[in-house]
Amino acid sequence: MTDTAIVAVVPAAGIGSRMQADRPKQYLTIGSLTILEHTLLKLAAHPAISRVVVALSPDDEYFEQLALHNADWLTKVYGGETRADSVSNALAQLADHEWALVHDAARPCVSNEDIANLVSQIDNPLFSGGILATPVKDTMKRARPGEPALVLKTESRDNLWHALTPQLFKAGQLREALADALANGIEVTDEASAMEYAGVPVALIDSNPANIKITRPADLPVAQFYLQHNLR
Ligand SMILES: Nc1ccn([C@@H]2O[C@H](COP(=O)(O)OP(=O)(O)OP(=O)(O)O)[C@@H](O)[C@H]2O)c(=O)n1
Ligand SMILES: C[C@](O)(CO)[C@H](O)COP(=O)(O)O
Repeated sequence: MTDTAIVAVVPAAGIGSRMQADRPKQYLTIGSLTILEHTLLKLAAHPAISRVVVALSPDDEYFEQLALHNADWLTKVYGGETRADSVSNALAQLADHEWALVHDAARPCVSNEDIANLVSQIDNPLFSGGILATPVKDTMKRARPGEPALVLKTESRDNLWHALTPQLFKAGQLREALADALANGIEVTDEASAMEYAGVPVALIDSNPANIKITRPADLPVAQFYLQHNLR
């Protein structure tokens, strides 16, 4: 296993509008911990990860109440208007040579095994970066614009994957790629989008679909099941 410096970068500055809760979704609790605590503690406990940088909203009024808020392994930065801005702000805390393992705060169910599998790719000299992902299982439909939603066409699901997180790239390369993509108006909904725009090969690492992104209310009981049954 590599002894290269790997720093977890956690964008946690969102408002969770799709969750329609009384607080940003990362501060909803599952069991005895908030979603953010589940995620940060899992990353901090992973032997491959040296430290964690978390991007918080400037308006965040919850983080300081968490027991881990002043942990010595944790660096806090302000997030930005978009997820990509939050990641870029956090990357300022990393040296170019360090590997950035970017992981959504909203994905607490990621398994240690999948993290280890992604990180182990660093030992391959041909590896330039990669993401946890899972092949699409359902038939995929493209809708016509407007309401009611009507099928425009069925998209081929051949070689179609769900991109998950963590996403692992050299911090210097990712910093440059994000700046370049954003400067050119490229839609960046994940780090891989920027690296693809930069022409960097991105490995798809097949991983457990239990690594859901908690987004809507129906996701909470599913995440609770996975976390409480330690399913991976
Ligand atoms: N400006 C932003 C927007 C999102 N995020 C983070 O990026 C992750 C994935 O984003 P998403 O699931 O879309 O979270 P929200 O943006 O909070 O959700 P919504 O789109 O429903 O408002 C989350 O951990 C969120 O906190 C962030 O750090 N900074
Ligand atoms: C990064 C991500 O989780 C990969 O699927 C996803 O793109 C985040 O999207 P969001 O709209 O910011 O939740």
